[in-house]
Formats: sequence, structure tokens, C-alpha cells
Amino acid sequence: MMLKQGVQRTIAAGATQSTRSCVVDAHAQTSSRQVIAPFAPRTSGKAACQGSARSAASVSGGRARSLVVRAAASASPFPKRNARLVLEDGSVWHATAFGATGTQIGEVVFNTSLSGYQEIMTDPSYKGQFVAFTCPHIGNVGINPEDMESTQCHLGAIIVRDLSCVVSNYRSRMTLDEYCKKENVIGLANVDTRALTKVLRETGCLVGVVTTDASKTDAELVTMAKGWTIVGKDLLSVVSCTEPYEWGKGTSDEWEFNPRVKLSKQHGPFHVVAYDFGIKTNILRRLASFGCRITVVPATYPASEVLKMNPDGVFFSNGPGDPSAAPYAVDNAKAILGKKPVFGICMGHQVLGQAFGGKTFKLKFGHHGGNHPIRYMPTGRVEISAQNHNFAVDPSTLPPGVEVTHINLNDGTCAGMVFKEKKAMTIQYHPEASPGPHDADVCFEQFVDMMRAEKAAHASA
Ligand SMILES: NC(=O)CC[C@H](N)C(=O)O
Repeated sequence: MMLKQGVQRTIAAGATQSTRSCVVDAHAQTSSRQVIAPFAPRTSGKAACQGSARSAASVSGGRARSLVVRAAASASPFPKRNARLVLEDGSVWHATAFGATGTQIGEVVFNTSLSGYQEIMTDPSYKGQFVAFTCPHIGNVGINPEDMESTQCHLGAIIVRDLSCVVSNYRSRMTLDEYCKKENVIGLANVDTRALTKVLRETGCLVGVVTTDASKTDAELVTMAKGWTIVGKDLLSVVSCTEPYEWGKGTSDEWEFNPRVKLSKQHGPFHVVAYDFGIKTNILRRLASFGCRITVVPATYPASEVLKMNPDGVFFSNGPGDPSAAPYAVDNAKAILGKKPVFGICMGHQVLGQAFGGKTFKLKFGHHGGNHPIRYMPTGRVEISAQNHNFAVDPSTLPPGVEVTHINLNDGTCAGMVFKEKKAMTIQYHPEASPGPHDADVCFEQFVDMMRAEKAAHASA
């Protein structure tokens, strides 16, 4: 059957009956939609993308940046199908490759953020995962050196609907295709990400294999996907720093948005030891902006060594994988709880939840996006949040004394806790945004206030 141009997915031969009937007539896929424009042949590593060849200069911020739109010179009417995403349910998603080549295995999640693909890609929390962007147009602001949330990309692949070839951003220094090559990230373009997202939402997260290797059969790749899971894998020690280091740099004046940082800074500096489970750079910047001097320590750093530094507070960061796969992190949290004020974000929230005595569980497809509503229970205030997590704390397993302070209004899950007696506060989502809204920035001020109160109590004792 000659599939007309368009998006294409099939079912791997030999897949079990229970798999979905994914043979889709691509023509049907495109007949009701715009026909995907022709693509540039893969020439000298240029991204597989669409558009007419022209170049223009855009001058902004005093720096001329050439707007380069590549390709479609001798465009084939059909996009190259030289890569695949094969899911454990047997479905095969044909794509146009960009970035690195090779084969990667991981858990496929969808992220609904409308901006910030660079911050998402460089968040170490995505180690072991592939991110499918529901925002259909990715790559249009290129890649710049300032918006990195870590020193590298930890995710294995990104899956996009339409890879932009127009890079329009005075801060951009390279295209997404060039960055993916540099970071060894496989890019899949021209995938029907809407259909893929519906599969993940209905079935739950699925393990997938991404490959540009045509020699591997679909059935082989399905078997690979079925034999892998992120559950039980300790990825914190994989992404963490190996030695302690100091951090003191806050958000630059050019980008500062919260006038309250000046007020908070007056009471500082507060010395915070931060466990690096895969810490995002903007968490460090926001702690520093609110008056903290931070000593970042590896994920496995002994609590006894942390306490020897006699910090004003201890921070437990975001990080990849299963919170139950790093019992050493929970043990260290238990050893510190009650001795120093603590703040945990995302993985840190889950580690502290277990240290409190609670349990964590895996969500169906997680929360990955920038518009999730959260209610702060003490005041009823609703904030829009940036989220990136696949596990959650089960509030029914928490001991007395632990208060669930934040609820995710999409599904009622626990989004934040306070354990007053232990001077502990946690947030399941990402108050540092990057990307996303800044509604929850107040958490950093609350942590500083908690340290300030503890310091004052000790001074008057
Ligand atoms: N961003 C994070 O810290 C994620 C925490 C954990 N890996 C989860 O998926 O729930």
C-alpha cells in the first residue's frame, strides 16, 4: 500500500494481539490536516526541516544574527523516514531523524509546555526518559548558553511534530539539530505527537526504543522495550556532581522578576547545603537570589559530613528516576530531619516524604508541563505551576504531624507538604520554573524565613 505523504505509524510484526491497532492510513492522517510541506534532503547534517531557502538578517539587541532558513532546494514531496520510535505496546512511529544517530531506550513522557524546550532538555530529571513535545513547533529559538539547567542533556531523545529551521533569537548560538548532535541526543521529527500523546495518556507511560539503525527489526526493538523499566533504577548518583562545590550567583538583574528578593537578602546570607540529585541551575540561582550561600554536595554525601558544616538549612533537589531506588538519600534525609530546616523540591519532596515515613507511587503518565493548577491549602490561593514528575507521595501513608499544604487541582495528588515539628517543607513541582510560571517563587522566601526563624530561636536560647 503506497502510503501518501504524511505521518506514519504501523504495528510491529509479531506484536501481541493486545497491542493497539496502529496501522493508520497516513493519507487519512493528513487529509483533514495541512499537508506536511516538503523537506530538505539531509545534506551536510542539516536538520530535516521545511521552508524555502532564504536568509535574512535580524538585528536586535545590537547584534545582527543571520536568520538562516535552509533547504527544500530539491525537496522530495515525502519526508525522509529514516528513524523510528518503537513502543513496548508494539506500535512503530516512523520519523525523520535529526541530531545524533544510534539507538536509545527510555520511558516516553509528553511535556505540554509551550516554551522552554532547552530548559526541559537540560533538566537532569529527564535522565532515562524521552520527551515528546505536544507544542508542535520546536527549535525556533535555537539554543543559547544562558538557559542551560545543567551542563549537559541527560535525556536520550526528543520527539517533535515539526522541527523549525528558522532560528529567530538574538541569544541563539546554535540550532537544535546542532545541539542534539553535540549532546548525543537523537531527534525524531514529523511524528504525530498528538496521536502519541493520546496513546500515553490512555495507556500510561510506555517504554520505547528510538533508533536510526535500519538493520534492527521492529520486533527486536519491541522486545528491547518490553525488557526495560525505569522503576528501581538509581539515576541520582548517575547525574549528580562527584565533588562538593560552592554556588553564590543569583538571577541577574536583567531577568530578576521578584522585588521581594531584596528584602530577603537583608537577612542573609544563609548557608545552605544542597544535595545534588540532578539539581537544576535555576534552583541554585533562586536560592542565591533570596540570600543563600550554597554548598552543593553529591547525592551520596553522608549526612554526618553535611551536619559538620553546620549549615543554616539543607536542600534536597529534583532528580531522575524512582525515589525508592535511592534508599541512601532517604537515610541521609532521616539523619538530618529535625536537626536543620530542610526544603525539598520534586525528587527532594519524594525523598523527604519517605523520610517522614510515607510511601511514593508511580503516576499513570506523570505531570510534565507549565500550566498545572495548584491550590495552596492554608490560604486557598491557586498558583499555576511548572511540573515534571512521574512519581508522587501517597498522603494516606504519611504520619500524623505531616500536613499536605498543596494539592494538584488536575488530579488531587499531593503537591506539597510541611512537617512543622521537623522544620521541613516540600514541593512536588518546580517553583524555580525554567521553564514555566513564577507563581511558586514564594517557596524560596518561605524556606529563608524558616531558616531565619530557626537562627533567631537559637540566638535567643
Ligand atoms: N523532577 C523531578 O525531580 C522528578 C522526580 C522523580 N524522578 C519523578 O519522576 O517523579
